[in-house]
Parts: sequence; C-alpha cells; structure tokens
Amino acid sequence: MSTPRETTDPTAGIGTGLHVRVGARRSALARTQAEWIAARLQELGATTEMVGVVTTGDTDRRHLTEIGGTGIFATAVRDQLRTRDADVAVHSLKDLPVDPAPGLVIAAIPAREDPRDVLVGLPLDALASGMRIGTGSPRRVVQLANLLAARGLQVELVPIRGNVGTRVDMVRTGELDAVVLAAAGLRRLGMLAENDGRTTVEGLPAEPIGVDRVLPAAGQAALAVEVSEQADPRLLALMAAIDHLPTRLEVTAERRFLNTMEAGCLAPVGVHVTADEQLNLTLRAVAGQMIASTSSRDAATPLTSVEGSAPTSDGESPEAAVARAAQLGDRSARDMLLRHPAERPET
Ligand SMILES: NCc1[nH]cc(CCC(=O)O)c1CC(=O)O
Repeated sequence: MSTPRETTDPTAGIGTGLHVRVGARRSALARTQAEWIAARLQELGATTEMVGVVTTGDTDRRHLTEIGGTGIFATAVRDQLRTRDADVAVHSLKDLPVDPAPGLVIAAIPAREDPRDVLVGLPLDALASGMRIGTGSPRRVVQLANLLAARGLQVELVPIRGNVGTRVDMVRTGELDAVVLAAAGLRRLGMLAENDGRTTVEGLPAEPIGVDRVLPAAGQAALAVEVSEQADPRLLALMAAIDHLPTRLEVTAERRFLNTMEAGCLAPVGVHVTADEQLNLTLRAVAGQMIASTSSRDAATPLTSVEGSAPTSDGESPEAAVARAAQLGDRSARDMLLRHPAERPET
C-alpha cells in the first residue's frame, strides 16, 4: 500500500537504463498493442524498439478451424523470445493457448479493455430475416443464433476471416449486412466512436452487445506480455509494474475454465469473470454445440449456462487470490460439464 501523502511513485524510473525489444505480429492491431505496451515501459524510464514478425495465421488464408487454430498467431512471436530477438512478446490473451509455453512466462497482464463484442453495420434492433452477418467464431455463432431465434429471425451467419479492417470493409462494400468484432480491438485501433449514446465504427452504425447477451471469449480484451524465464530481474520488475491484479484474476479464472472444459479458442464457449473492488470474483459462462450449418435457425441449439463466485478473504496475498481464481474456473467448468455432457471428450 502506498502512503497517501507520498508524492513520488514507487515505480517511477524503475526502467531507467533498460532497453526493451518489443515483439509482436505485424497486423495493425498487434502493432498498436505492442506500441501501447512500449509506451507504458517508456513511462517507467525504459527505451524500446519494435520487432515485427509474420505468423502462419497472417499468411494462411484458410479458415482458422482448418489450419488448426489455437496458437498459430502466438508461435512465431514466442520464437522471437527463444532466439533472443525480442525481450518481451505482446499477445492478445484471447489468442494465446492456455497451455504454458516451456521456458516462457506471462510476466504482465495489464488492465483489460472493453470486453464486449460489437455488431458493426447496424444496431441489433435493425436485424431482419435474410440478412448476412459475418463471424468465424463458433462462440459468437451459437449465442447470436439464440438471440436471433428469440426474436423470430433467421439470418445467415457467414464464416469470415481477416484482420479487423478487412472485416469492417466487408460491410462497407455491402458484401455483408454486419460483422461481429471485439470492442477492444476496435477501440485500440481508434475505429470506434461514441456520440450522444450512438456508437459508430468508421462511420458505420454499430452496437456493443452487453455481456449479459453475448459472453466474450476467455481473456478477451486483455493483453499478455510474455518473457523468457531467464529474463533480467529488472525487466521482470518492469513487468510487475504494468501488471493489473484484478485483470489477472479475471483471466486466470476464464482461462482455467476453458482449459478444464478442454475447449480451445475455437470452441463455442463464452466466459466472463469480473473482479470487484475487494477482488470478489463472479463468473458467468455459456456453452453451445458445434453446428456445421450457417443458418442461424440451425445454430440456435440450447445453450448450457453456469454461474459461480469466489469471495475474497481478509489479508489474502496476490498469490492466494490467483489460486482462488484458478479454483473458481476449475469448479465452474466441472459444474458446466455435469450439465453439458455433450462437451465431454469421447472416452
Ligand atoms: N480473434 C482475433 C482477435 N484477437 C484479439 C482481438 C481483439 C480483441 C481482444 O483483444 O480480445 C481480435 C479481433 C476480434 O475478435 O474482433
């Protein structure tokens, strides 16, 4: 705890004399995220340099479910750490496989951005039967299909890929009526504007979808900064200064939930955990079924929901809080599996 009267920030200047090579993919979003991290490190006195890398996920145009999904974006960035071509690797936590990478540690998880998904192209109320909505995410498909079915609508859910700008262009050209994107990416790229309660994305009408209607992916809107286990202790101290404990607890529970469900980032699972001021944790999750059809009517199969909570205790250490978060994720996943036997792997 810092003394209220203290004017000097205990972390001020802790990066002085450190030069940090920041590795990330070359997409506009990855670069923006890396630059954001670099700016935080510079505020702490470090000097920084950007190291870009092209990943299989960027060059292979096939659908993610065909290439093998999980990890294709992370691997090349992680290799830069192993070959010592970068000192830190910046990832979207949502794209980072849950299994730990040998020799590497997630040294910082900064405060999370807006965790919601956004419908870009038109507001939710303007959706009508026969429209085409783009999303390649089974999680979004199953939840949207249920929302649409509840309104008696049937739309086509078109599997799409590409970076954020490409997806927004699909609406601009009229190829699709709307696409679903994460608010976090749009905000980081400066593409989302809010005026008088009206949301637009690059001038297109848009509507953020509350987490009470569509639950985000595990780790959505959070960044992970990975370093080598053998990293300079001064670099680790710098990482600790940009780590945000409430976010770390939230995403720890979410990722553990996903892992215990044995569901990858491509599974139709939404999970969202919030930490309040006292670090009490609340979890809400939903699981659907993989459906091959692109008709929202076919994809509107029943969803299984689960809720859980893990209250804080007096004098709890950060390490104990992380363990509590992990337990919440585990326990909630087991509750979910009891209700949702179809998600259990074949034995
Ligand atoms: N799957 C791609 C991806 N990975 C991370 C983000 C940005 C949001 C985030 O930081 O979680 C996006 C784009 C999107 O889903 O719209």
